[in-house]
Amino acid sequence: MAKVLVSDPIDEAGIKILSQVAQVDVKTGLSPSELAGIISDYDALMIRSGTQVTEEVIEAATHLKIIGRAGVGVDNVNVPAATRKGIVVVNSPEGNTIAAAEHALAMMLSLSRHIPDANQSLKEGRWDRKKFMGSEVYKKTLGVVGLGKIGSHVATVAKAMGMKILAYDPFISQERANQLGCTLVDLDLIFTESDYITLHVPKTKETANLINAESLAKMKPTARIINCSRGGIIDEDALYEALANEKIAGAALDVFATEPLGESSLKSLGSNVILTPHLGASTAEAQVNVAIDVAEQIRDVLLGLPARSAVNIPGLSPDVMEKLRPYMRLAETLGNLVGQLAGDRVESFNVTLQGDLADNNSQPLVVAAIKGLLSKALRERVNYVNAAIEAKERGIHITETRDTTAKDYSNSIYLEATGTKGTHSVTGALLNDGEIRIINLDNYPVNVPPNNYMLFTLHRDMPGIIGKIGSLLGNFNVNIASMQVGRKIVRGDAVMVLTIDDPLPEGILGEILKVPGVTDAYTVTL
Ligand SMILES: NC(=O)C1=CN([C@@H]2O[C@H](COP(=O)(O)OP(=O)(O)OC[C@H]3O[C@@H](n4cnc5c(N)ncnc54)[C@H](O)[C@@H]3O)[C@@H](O)[C@H]2O)C=CC1
Ligand SMILES: O=C(O)CCC(=O)C(=O)O
Repeated sequence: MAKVLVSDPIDEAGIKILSQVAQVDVKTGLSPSELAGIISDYDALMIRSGTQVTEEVIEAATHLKIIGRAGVGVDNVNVPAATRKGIVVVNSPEGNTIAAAEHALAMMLSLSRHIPDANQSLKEGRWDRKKFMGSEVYKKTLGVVGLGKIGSHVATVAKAMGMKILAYDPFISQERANQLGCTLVDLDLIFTESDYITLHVPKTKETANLINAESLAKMKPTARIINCSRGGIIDEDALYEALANEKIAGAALDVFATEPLGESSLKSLGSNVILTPHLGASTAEAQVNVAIDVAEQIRDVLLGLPARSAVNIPGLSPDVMEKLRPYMRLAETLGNLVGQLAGDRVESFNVTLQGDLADNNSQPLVVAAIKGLLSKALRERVNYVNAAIEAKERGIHITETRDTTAKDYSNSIYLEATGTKGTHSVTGALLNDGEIRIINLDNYPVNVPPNNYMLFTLHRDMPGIIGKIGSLLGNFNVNIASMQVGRKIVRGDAVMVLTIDDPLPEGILGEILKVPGVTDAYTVTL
């Protein structure tokens, strides 16, 4: 039975789903080296933001197939290392959207009305109605940085409260911003015009320290900033300086450069700062959503099914995947075949998807073809997750072509590879019953099913040549299962494809090459 390690607190609903297909161990609070020490026992790992899945952990993960992040941000997972190792990383892109957006809105209102400090003061025995004079958000300007799922919900609710919304997101269309009633502006205008700024971007090279001494200096003295996205997007030292010197009016932070937040000058500030311990996703509803979403994906991957929200392979809906599945097998088989024909050190590989396969949903077929191409060299080390990266690391130049015109078959895949044995090509299609047919080889029309052992010859189409090759194989006790000749013109160049029952014995290729008229011969094992 498969084994799943759950290394952060996850709702019971997720554990129940995992238990249907695996033994589930819950061990929380592990350091990266403790995790690295036990991870080789597990097929799947389910985490929230508390676990750091470092390169060291991934190195040690000899059986791991999937890492499931019960939440959005995967910045606590070394995704490139997981990808290189062929480990799928999945998340729950929408399960906690509302929770995080509502937390940001709660932070904004709490800052405006000093709710945390007023509550504290009253509980300490005071009734201070003067000290906690607030300000309204109505008619104020909210600058939203990152107009994705969470940012959009914040903008929608803030708009309903009568706020004017400015937004900065270089990847969002004007049309989407208009739908949300936001004005798209550049970042400088967000800084100079906003009364409140709320951050909803992922942590990337571009967003690290996006809010720094320079940007803080541009803000109004009455501005308040809210960060419920990721720590490290605000330079905490610069923020402390700006707050302590009243350059801005307030800040509410749910996330920190280092978590848990240890010693920090921010803790010494007064009611102008609200700090929460990464609670954005901490609602009962969100935790059920993300636990179910991610546990279902782990269950599916352990059962050999695709994941719907993989961050390192294209995610596909189950019905699209159902349609593509037989073609994945076709693409992989053809990739394996053409890879062996082209020989070692493949430099270039072209994948042409023809007919209905030429639509945008068929990207996984390209990956499957690359996986097939590399399978001789990498065996089980190559999979759908790491195939493209392995090809890139080997310097193979991959090109993709899409051709909507159906040829003899409504859907077919053409592959061409160049390696130490020159340039070779193969085209394949599926019959109605799903059986694979090789329909073209090195531009010669053929019609053969692939077989474990295959022999190909290039020769002059002339009387007697097929008989000679047949007798040679007979002399070596090789049983021929099928034989096909493909030629473009009578007595011109031709290709012969033989499927045979056993591996070709040593020495026979040399004998075949001695047959007059044979120009090349090679074997393939699928
Ligand atoms: N505090 C918490 O507990 C939670 C935090 N989060 C964090 O919130 C953030 C946003 O999450 P979602 O809205 O679900 O993600 P999303 O992917 O839907 O939206 C992110 C938006 O940021 C934009 N963006 C990317 N780079 C940008 C840049 N350099 N400048 C401006 N915009 C940029 C993208 O175009 C996208 O529209 C993530 O970092 C996520 O990890 C999410 C859930 C809970
Ligand atoms: O797991 C959590 O509570 C944090 C959620 C979060 O930060 C995210 O989903 O990106």
